[in-house]
Amino acid sequence: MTSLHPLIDSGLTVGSADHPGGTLYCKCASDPVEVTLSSNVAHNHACGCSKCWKPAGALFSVVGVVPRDSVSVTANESKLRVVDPKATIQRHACSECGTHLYGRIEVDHAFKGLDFVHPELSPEAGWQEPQFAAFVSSIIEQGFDPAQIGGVRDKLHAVGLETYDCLSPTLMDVIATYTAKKSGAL
Ligand SMILES: N[C@@H](CCC(=O)N[C@@H](CS)C(=O)NCC(=O)O)C(=O)O
Ligand SMILES: [Zn+2]
Ligand SMILES: [Zn+2]
Repeated sequence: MTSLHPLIDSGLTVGSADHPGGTLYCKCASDPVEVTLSSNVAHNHACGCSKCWKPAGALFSVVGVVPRDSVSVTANESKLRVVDPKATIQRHACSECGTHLYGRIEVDHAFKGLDFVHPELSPEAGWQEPQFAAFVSSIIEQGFDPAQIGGVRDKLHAVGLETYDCLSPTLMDVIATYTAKKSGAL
């Protein structure tokens, strides 16, 4: 079958709970953009949406969050551009190789203060392994054969990832709680 993602295809490698973070690099052979993270990722997951960066040939992105204060651009920041300034998540990508280095929310949102990053861009091992698969049906929007989606869900389940077509129940609860507090319902 087509690659879901290199970190998923042959089973997950469990990370270490006390992983201290590390450095992400874009794919440029020279002068790569470098982003240093001072913590592990949380809520790491596979995302099938059309907006999250995927490595070449993969159907899914693998993306997690870190506190925004843990993120610093440590080299070649001038190469970064925001992919879609209108999106909730401002994805900062390398203008030469297209790799997304970090996504940041600047508007009022339940996840404001957390940056979205792809731990595979770091050579260090030990990052939290993916916890679930989100926006699975979204791969169909990008041209994946709907008749084959059952096989994709089977493969995700086989490596231990629950599949959703939005975010996980935990993260949807966080969003709903934030919305209810804002409206006064809670
Ligand atoms: N089906 C849509 C889903 C897009 C979507 O809602 N993505 C989620 C998961 S990353 C999101 O939170 N997007 C906010 C954003 O992209 O700014 C697509 O594939 O484009
Ligand atoms: Zn680059
Ligand atoms: Zn996504």
